Amino acid sequence: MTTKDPESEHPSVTLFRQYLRICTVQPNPDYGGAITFLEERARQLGLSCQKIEVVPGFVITVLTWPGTNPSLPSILLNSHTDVVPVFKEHWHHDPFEAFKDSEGYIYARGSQDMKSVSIQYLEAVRRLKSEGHRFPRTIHMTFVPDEEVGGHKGMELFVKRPEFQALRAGFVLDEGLANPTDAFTVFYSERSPWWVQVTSTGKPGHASRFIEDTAAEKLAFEKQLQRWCQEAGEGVTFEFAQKFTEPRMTPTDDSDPWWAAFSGACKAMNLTLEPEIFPAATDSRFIRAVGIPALGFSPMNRTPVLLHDHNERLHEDIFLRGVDIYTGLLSALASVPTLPSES
Ligand code: MET
Ligand SMILES: [Zn+2]
Ligand SMILES: [Zn+2]
Repeated sequence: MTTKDPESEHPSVTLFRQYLRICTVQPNPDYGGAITFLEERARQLGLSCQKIEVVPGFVITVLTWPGTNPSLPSILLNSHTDVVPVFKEHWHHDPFEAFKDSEGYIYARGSQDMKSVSIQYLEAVRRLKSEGHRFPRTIHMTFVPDEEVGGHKGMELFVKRPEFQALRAGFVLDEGLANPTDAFTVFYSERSPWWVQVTSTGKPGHASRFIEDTAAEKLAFEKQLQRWCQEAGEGVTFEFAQKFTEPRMTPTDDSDPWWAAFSGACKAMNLTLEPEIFPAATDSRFIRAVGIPALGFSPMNRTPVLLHDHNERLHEDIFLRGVDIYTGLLSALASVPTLPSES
């Protein structure tokens, strides 16, 4: 349903645009604004709302819809609340106004990465609840800070907290990427980020170019860095700003009950899935590293990949279709019967 008349705009789209207007842009995100918005959603939906401060000023907000069998591990829907900076001069519209053009494209920082997904989760739960559904498994929605700068004050700490253990997550959905074709991409693993800061003191010299050697083992790469710094002489050091060493893969074979539920629900909705390894890094790496299967999925087909780009935008019809898709996915995932490993 494309709505050109603002008065007839779908309420889920209106809510999405309201959330986009909260300026949670790095490096100084308005996290307070996002939390207030989420608390109001919890109130409207009749969901409990927990706030866990992992570092002063860095709060994880958790909205919970209890299942009929609370002894079963839960479904966790994760999204981050922060967004990356903008170069306003390259935008056709203010990136924090959530301008909608006459065709239905919503321009905003976070429209793909990943405020769309946050609102789709909330709206799918709202719809399922209002239709009177109940599912065996509890559904938690976590809204986390700090993802765009590495997650060190967000998910990385949260997975180590007792409050995270208490959620008893059995399966997690997190962010993916748009796909320009008719298909939807789903991510079952990701690259391990290694961010290196090299400090060279002394007389200024010429910068070295990074040599790309994809065949290199990670350990070999670290030794190479050490050698380069040694060869460069006294006073040259390097430090990892980010070094992830525990990559994991979430199973994507039909014998896995979570994959069977996820892919089965997609098939029932006639969606074509393309499983891939995420080309960057998301908070899913912390979740997989503590042994919980996670899939990265942002339901945006027929959409150019514009995360972190100028003029990031999403069509309202694609956004609304995403709400439908999550209603199907949540119904299936929250109904997965007790697994052998859970009994
Ligand atoms: C290594 S932290 C990842 C930050 C962000 N998700 C990116 O891929 O750019
Ligand atoms: Zn993201
Ligand atoms: Zn991002």
